Amino acid sequence: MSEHSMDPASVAESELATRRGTFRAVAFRDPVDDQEHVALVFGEVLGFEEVLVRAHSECLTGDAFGALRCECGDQLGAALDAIVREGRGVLVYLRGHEGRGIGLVAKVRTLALQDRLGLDTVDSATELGLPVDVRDYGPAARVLLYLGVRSVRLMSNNPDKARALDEYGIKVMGRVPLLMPARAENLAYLTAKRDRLGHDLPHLDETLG
Ligand SMILES: Nc1nc2c(ncn2[C@@H]2O[C@H](COP(=O)(O)OP(=O)(O)OP(=O)(O)O)[C@@H](O)[C@H]2O)c(=O)[nH]1
Repeated sequence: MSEHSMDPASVAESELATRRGTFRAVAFRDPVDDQEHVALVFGEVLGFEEVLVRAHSECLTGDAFGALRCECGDQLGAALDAIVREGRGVLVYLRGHEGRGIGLVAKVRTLALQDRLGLDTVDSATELGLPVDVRDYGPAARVLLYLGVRSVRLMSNNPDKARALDEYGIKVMGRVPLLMPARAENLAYLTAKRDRLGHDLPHLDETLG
């Protein structure tokens, strides 16, 4: 076992029947960030190439409560649907990524500032002296390698995410767009992601020109 590979003693697995189908839930404590994460595995993935994968950053407000100001909740559902349609794939749900790594309280502070001062998702963090993105994709890479997945098609609009996984030894053979329809409530968020964070969101061009 290399210094940063997963220790089987920190992993627990069970079947998880969901309304979409039955996944294998692989919960693990990452040896580096010491956080608990989970990989939802659908179908056989061990040794397969170009497995359909989503590395999903925790967003309690969007994922659990259906908040509309970001598209996180819609992306979570769409990624799981795509994996089930494909018949195989992995969704890694990354804890500690809340607010792009600043945490829930700080994220909610940025949301309040966006509402109060009209700042976007980037400037609201900077205004508070917080980093814009401090996510580490090491835990996603480590659990994928543990599952025997070395090459993936990554469902993401974020080129940095693909590069980060690649640097951790996961071959990203392609990026699969995960484009959610823009809504009035998330238009500002999506626009800032396109214009300031370099996300590929071509469908916005039709909406925004
Ligand atoms: N700091 C901050 N974080 C936010 C805000 N809205 C959503 N988030 C967090 O952003 C993270 C998701 O990152 P995004 O930038 O939306 O998208 P991404 O994961 O980089 O890219 P995709 O793979 O295409 O989804 C989640 O952890 C959310 O909690 C916000 O206004 N401020």
